Amino acid sequence: MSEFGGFIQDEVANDELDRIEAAYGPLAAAVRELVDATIRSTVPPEEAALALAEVEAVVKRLRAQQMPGPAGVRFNSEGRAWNWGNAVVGLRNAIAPPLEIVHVRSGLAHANVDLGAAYEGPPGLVHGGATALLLDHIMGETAAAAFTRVTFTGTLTMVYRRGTPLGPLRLDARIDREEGRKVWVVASIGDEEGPTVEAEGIFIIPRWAT
Ligand SMILES: CCCCCCCCCCCC(=O)SCCNC(=O)CCNC(=O)[C@H](O)C(C)(C)COP(=O)(O)OP(=O)(O)OC[C@H]1O[C@@H](n2cnc3c(N)ncnc32)[C@H](O)[C@@H]1OP(=O)(O)O
Repeated sequence: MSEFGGFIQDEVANDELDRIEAAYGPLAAAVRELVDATIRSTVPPEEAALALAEVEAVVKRLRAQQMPGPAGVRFNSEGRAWNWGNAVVGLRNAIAPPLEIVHVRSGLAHANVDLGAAYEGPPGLVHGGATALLLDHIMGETAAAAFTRVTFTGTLTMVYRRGTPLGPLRLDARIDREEGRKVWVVASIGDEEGPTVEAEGIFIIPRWAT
């Protein structure tokens, strides 16, 4: 294994990655269900205590073999990249919705997502930090121009026009302009009635990546 600016070259073959993803993807999806079930359960405390013992047993099983730190962003020489732990798109991260981003072309992307009880801020509405998180990520991927370059968020501005309801939502992002190592991206998240949050960000191609 070797590392470039935190990106790890890891020669796991594609068919092995498929096998791992086929097992861990559904596991993460089940943990997402667990999160939602924990928030919304109305079973008596005695029943919750039994569930706790079962969850602790599962944690113990998974802790039997662990990587030393976070999952990182990895790639192999077969041209595949994976970032299973990413907070927004990570296949193995139950905290991630996960967002499935469609890159229509370089610099233009959208995504549909359904946010449930785990993303609540004000009653019935998505937490403002959660909308910012999702927007930051889709904007970052958009700035990266179909993964041909590395970009980091420099400045992010959010305008919250109205509350974002929990439920089905759509995100849109596009590159507005570029100047040297700076890429301006505009984006929004919203429901069927239109945008609820609009964002503008300056994404920087770091000096070390040029
Ligand atoms: C499967 C694979 C998936 C991989 C894809 C994953 C996508 C992830 C998407 C999520 C995005 C994130 O959350 S990224 C994580 C959050 N962001 C960070 O942690 C960034 C922390 N900050 C930094 O690392 C650094 O400060 C940088 C990279 C932003 C800039 O450092 P630098 O490269 O040394 O920049 P520097 O030479 O000083 O400046 C270059 C130009 O940018 C301007 N500039 C510098 N900083 C800023 C700034 N914060 N806001 C605005 N503009 C700035 C300067 O004025 C200058 O303009 P001029 O003089 O040229 O006009």
